[in-house]
Amino acid sequence: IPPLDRCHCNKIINVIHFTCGPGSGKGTQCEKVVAKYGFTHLSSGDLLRAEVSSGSERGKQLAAIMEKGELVPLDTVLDMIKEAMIAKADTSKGFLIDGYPREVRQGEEFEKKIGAPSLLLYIDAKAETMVKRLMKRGETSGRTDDNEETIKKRLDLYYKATEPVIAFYEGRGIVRKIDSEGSVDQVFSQVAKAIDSLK
Ligand SMILES: Nc1ncnc2c1ncn2[C@@H]1O[C@H](COP(=O)(O)OP(=O)(O)OP(=O)(O)O)[C@@H](O)[C@H]1O
Ligand SMILES: Nc1nc2c(ncn2[C@H]2C[C@H](O)[C@@H](COP(=O)(O)OP(=O)(O)O)O2)c(=O)[nH]1
Ligand SMILES: [Mg+2]
Repeated sequence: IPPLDRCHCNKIINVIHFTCGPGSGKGTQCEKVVAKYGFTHLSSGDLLRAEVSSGSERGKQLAAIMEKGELVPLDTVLDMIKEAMIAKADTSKGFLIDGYPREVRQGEEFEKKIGAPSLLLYIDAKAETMVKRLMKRGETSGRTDDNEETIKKRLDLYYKATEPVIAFYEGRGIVRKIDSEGSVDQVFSQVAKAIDSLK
């Protein structure tokens, strides 16, 4: 992967990280953000699942990690995001990056290799709500990690590794906390307000 040169960096405006727990509704909200603002949506989980589906050797290694609900190596996911950003850098109005950073070190590396985010959206959901939604999604999602045991591990890891990311960016004043307990549209109106505050 070539380095993102200055020219690319200047064009990468509006990097929005979407960092919250599994099942909090990121994917659902991202679709609505794309429809309204035309940003490029990149989901680290979707990029990784695409690699798994390709049947590559790397995909097989990733599948084993994801099935257990653990984090894949930092460089693998950052390379995938960077590659996807470079492909869209000339035409994108902004990037909405869902599921990343998942640990403070990922955020630090992203800034070193790509740039600083302008906003971090955080949907605050109760553990009970997340579990309930994921169990329900598991009835039809076909995802190997939407089962009771792996959901528990994903939640534990979220509290241990990902919540500190929010505190890290709170120090910079770019975190917008969103309450998840309403309807999809109520959640979206808070998301839209946060994005509009960037203008
Ligand atoms: N930034 C990341 N760093 C490391 N591993 C990741 C990252 N993003 C995704 N993964 C891997 O992919 C799996 C699925 O991620 P994904 O973001 O799709 O699920 P999630 O956070 O549990 O939330 P949801 O499916 O509810 O959006 C994770 O459990 C992890 O193994
Ligand atoms: N009741 C309710 N359910 C919601 C809301 N947003 C998403 N959901 C549902 C849809 C999915 O089945 C499940 C998880 O949503 P998702 O968008 O896949 O979440 P995420 O795992 O990408 O964060 O919860 C929401 O705002 N309210
Ligand atoms: Mg998702």
